[in-house]
Amino acid sequence: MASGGNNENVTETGSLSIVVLGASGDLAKKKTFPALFNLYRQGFLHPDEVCILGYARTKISNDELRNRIRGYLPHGKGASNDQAEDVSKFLQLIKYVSGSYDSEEGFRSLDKEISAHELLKHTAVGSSRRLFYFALPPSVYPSVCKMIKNCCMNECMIRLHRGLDALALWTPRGSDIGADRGGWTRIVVEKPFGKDLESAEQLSTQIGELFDEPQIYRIDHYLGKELVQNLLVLRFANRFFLPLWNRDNIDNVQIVFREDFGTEGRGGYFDQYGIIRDIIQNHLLQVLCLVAMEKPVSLKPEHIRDEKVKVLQSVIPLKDEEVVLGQYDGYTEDPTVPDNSNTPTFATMVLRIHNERWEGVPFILKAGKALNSRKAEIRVQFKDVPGDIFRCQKQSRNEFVIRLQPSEAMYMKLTVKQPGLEMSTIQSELDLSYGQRYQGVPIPEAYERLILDTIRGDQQHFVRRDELKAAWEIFTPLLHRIDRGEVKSVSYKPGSRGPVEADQLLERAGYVQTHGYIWIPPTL
Ligand SMILES: NC(=O)C1=CN([C@@H]2O[C@H](COP(=O)(O)OP(=O)(O)OC[C@H]3O[C@@H](n4cnc5c(N)ncnc54)[C@H](OP(=O)(O)O)[C@@H]3O)[C@@H](O)[C@H]2O)C=CC1
Ligand SMILES: O=C1O[C@H](COP(=O)(O)O)[C@@H](O)[C@H](O)[C@H]1O
Repeated sequence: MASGGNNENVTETGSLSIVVLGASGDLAKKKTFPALFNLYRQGFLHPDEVCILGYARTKISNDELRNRIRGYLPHGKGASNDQAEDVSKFLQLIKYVSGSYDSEEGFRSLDKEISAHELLKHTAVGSSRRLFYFALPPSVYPSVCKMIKNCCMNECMIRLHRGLDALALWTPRGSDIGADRGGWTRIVVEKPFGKDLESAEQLSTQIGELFDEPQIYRIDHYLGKELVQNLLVLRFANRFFLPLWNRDNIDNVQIVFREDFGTEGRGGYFDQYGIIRDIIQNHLLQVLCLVAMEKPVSLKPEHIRDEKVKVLQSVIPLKDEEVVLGQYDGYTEDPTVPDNSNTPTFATMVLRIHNERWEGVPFILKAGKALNSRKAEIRVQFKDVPGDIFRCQKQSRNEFVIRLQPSEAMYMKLTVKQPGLEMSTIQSELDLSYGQRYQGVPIPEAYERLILDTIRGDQQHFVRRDELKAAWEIFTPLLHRIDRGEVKSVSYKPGSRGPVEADQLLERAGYVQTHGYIWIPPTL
């Protein structure tokens, strides 16, 4: 099979074709094309090498696709002339091919476009690079994989066009012959990857029959966020944390995702999945792995992913009394959502990791839509200090908070002496707010970084098949019970903190809220 692997020793040059499948859709216009634009603007996509092809069923012209995308690129009011020029040049790299997802005709046309580009760029045999980004509903993944495998792998067409040696003529599509010359075919697949353990495994098997694991990039955009990428550095490059990061010192860990808007136009999709499949099973669980895993042997993708899998396999089954589900009032008013839907738009649950480091430490995962704020953070709460000698005020607990978004920051909540003549204590913080500390340093978008990784062949920040399986194993029993209506969602008001039962669960799990203190991101 073709190499998708990490070509550490190969300087990759030559044509690069990036195909966005589902180019007419929401993700493509909002995230994929803007990420490609940013890469282009920073010089990671060279105009003399790259072509970008949109593919979908919708019948539109090249210009119609370009105009759809244009509005999502930074070229409006306030953009400089240079930026506007960049936008125009970038859009000219994009072409559109229309076709279905299950017939060869469209994919043959696609292959023709890619091959023409490769020919134009005088691509050396074996060095063409083809990246297929699935901005598509997962239901069509298997047929699309089959079509790519049958019609669009790198290598063969170029050889035929050039009438190269006899070997070339019988080289099967997807053969390994180009691997040592930097050529490859890779696919990037979006979440949700399956709906439960069985469907995910079935999908993995279907795709696995066509592509090798090094060719498959299961994207989870939370792994591309700056502070998520910082987690391993923080944990393993700082002496501070090494002795503290365990059950002896940490009382509980919260990983929280909050959105201050509802399902907004995506109700039909969301209702089939719910908040656990949409956010917790993937984004929050990935973050949990990085918080809880042991130090990997090295930064090689396989070493990191080996450690993540061990964490997932150590999670013990969820207990009903440690799960709270919610649905915001008005959710079912969306015409695409059934009136009697039990789909949770909010969930808080306690995961427990049965290993030497974490036995007894609750990992509280919380995610909700239509809440009172938008943020994502990791909150590590330490145990009480033994033997409190500061009688004047009850000690609050130390917390280490990593704010993923908005306003990336990490801060340590700690107790200090209140400045002044009295010996009293007060909560304060050591604060590393990125906006202040790294002024003028742009933080890349998650998708931008991850797409660059796929081009470079680095799978460190992508989900491996066994990781995915272990993740589904944790949630599938609960999800099936929710689907059967055996576990109910309680209602909560849009714009609130979510169900009060969730706060009660947090308290039962051991979280102690610090009253009268709130961290305010510093302003410049
Ligand atoms: N939108 C987002 O914010 C996020 C999306 N994702 C994931 O990315 C993928 C794409 O998402 P998104 O762009 O929102 O999806 P869309 O619903 O916009 O679908 C993308 C394109 O796929 C085609 N399509 C839609 N439904 C079907 C169908 N039933 N059968 C065949 N083709 C269909 C349509 O193109 P056409 O009809 O022209 O062929 C559509 O333009 C999904 O897996 C989603 O879960 C992940 C994270 C965030
Ligand atoms: O994957 C998804 O993520 C978004 C939230 O992403 P963020 O980077 O803005 O935090 C969420 O709105 C969407 O429902 C979900 O599918």
